[in-house]
Amino acid sequence: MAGVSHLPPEVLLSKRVQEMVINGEEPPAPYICRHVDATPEVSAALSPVPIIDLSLFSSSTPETKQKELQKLRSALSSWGCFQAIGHGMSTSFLDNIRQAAKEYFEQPMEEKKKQAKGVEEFEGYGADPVPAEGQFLDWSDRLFLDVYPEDRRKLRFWPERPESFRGLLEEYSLKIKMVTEITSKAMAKSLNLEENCFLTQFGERAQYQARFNYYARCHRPDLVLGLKPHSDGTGYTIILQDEDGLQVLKDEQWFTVPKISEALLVLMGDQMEIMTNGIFKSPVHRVVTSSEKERISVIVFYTPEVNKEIRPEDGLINEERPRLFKNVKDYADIHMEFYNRGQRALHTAIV
Ligand SMILES: O=C(O)CCC(=O)C(=O)O
Ligand SMILES: [Fe+2]
Repeated sequence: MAGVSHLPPEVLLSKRVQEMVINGEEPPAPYICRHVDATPEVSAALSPVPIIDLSLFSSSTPETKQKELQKLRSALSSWGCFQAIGHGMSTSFLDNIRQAAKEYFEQPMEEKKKQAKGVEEFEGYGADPVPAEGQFLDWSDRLFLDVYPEDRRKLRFWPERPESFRGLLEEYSLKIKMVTEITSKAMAKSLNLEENCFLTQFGERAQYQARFNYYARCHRPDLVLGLKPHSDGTGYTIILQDEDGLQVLKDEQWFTVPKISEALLVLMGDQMEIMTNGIFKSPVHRVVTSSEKERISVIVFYTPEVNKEIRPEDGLINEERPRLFKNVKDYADIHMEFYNRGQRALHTAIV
C-alpha cells in the first residue's frame, strides 16, 4: 500500500485511523511514540482497582454507609478512581450504549463524515486538534458532543444513525447526571463536608460532554498508543468501556482497568484535586492499542460551569494541610493548552 508517513500531522488528522486500518496502511511516523516507557504494566486480572457500590450510600445501615464512604475516600486518595456499581443502570442498558457506539463506528465513512469536525475544532467526529510539534498522535477516532447544559447542544453533530443513538444518549446522560449527584454528595460526606458543597462548586450549568472513542486494531501495540498519557481537566470523568485497554498510573506502574460489564469507571480530574485541596488525586492514565481487538469507550466529562470560579473547600484547609491551590476559573482551557504539549497543567493552580 502507498505509505503515508511523509504526511504532516494536520493532514493525517483530517483522515480517520479507521480508514488507515481499512486501507491496510502501517501507522505513519507521527503515531509512533518516540520514547521507550519502561514503566511496568499490571494486567487487568491483577489490577486491584477499587469497586464502590453507590447504592449503599442511600439504602443501607449507617455502619455500612460509613464503611463505604471510607472506602470511597481511600480509593480517591490513592487511586483517584473507582469502578462504580449499584449506579441504577442495568447491564443490558449499558450494553445497549456500547452497542449503539459500536454500530455508529461500524457505519461507512460517508455516514460518519456527516458529523465531521474541523481539524482544530472539538465537537463532532474526528480526532483531537493538532498537537504541539514533537507530540505523537493518538491511534483513535472519536465523536465529541456537548450534552448539558441543553442549550449548548449542537444537534447537527448528533448522529441520526443508528436510529437508537440520540434517544440512548439522552437517556444515558440523564442517568449519568443522577450518578454525578450521588457521587458528588458521597465524596463530600466522605471528607466530612456539607453534602452539596461540590455540587454547588460545579454550578447549575455544570457541563456534561460525551466522547465516543474508537480505538482501531493496531499492528504495532508496542509502538503506538490509543491515547497518550494525561490527566483529565474535568471535575471528574465517567468511563464505560467494552474491552480492556485503559491504564492508570499508580506507584510507578500502569494498572490496566478491568472491564466489568456492570461497572462505570469514575476517574478524578484535576479540578476535583483542586477542590479537595489535593486529597483526591487526578491520576495520569492512557489507552494502549491491541493487535487483536478494537475497543470502544463512552466517556462523560463532568466539568464546572463556564466562567465559574472553583476553590479548595474551606473545610479541607488547616494547619496540617495548608491551602495548596488558588481559586481557578475555566481551568479546562488551561489544561487543554498544556495537554497539547503533552504536559500537565495542575502546577499552574498551585498557590
Ligand atoms: O477511552 C478510555 O477509556 C479513556 C479515555 C480518556 O482518558 C479520555 O478521553 O480522557
Ligand atoms: Fe482521560
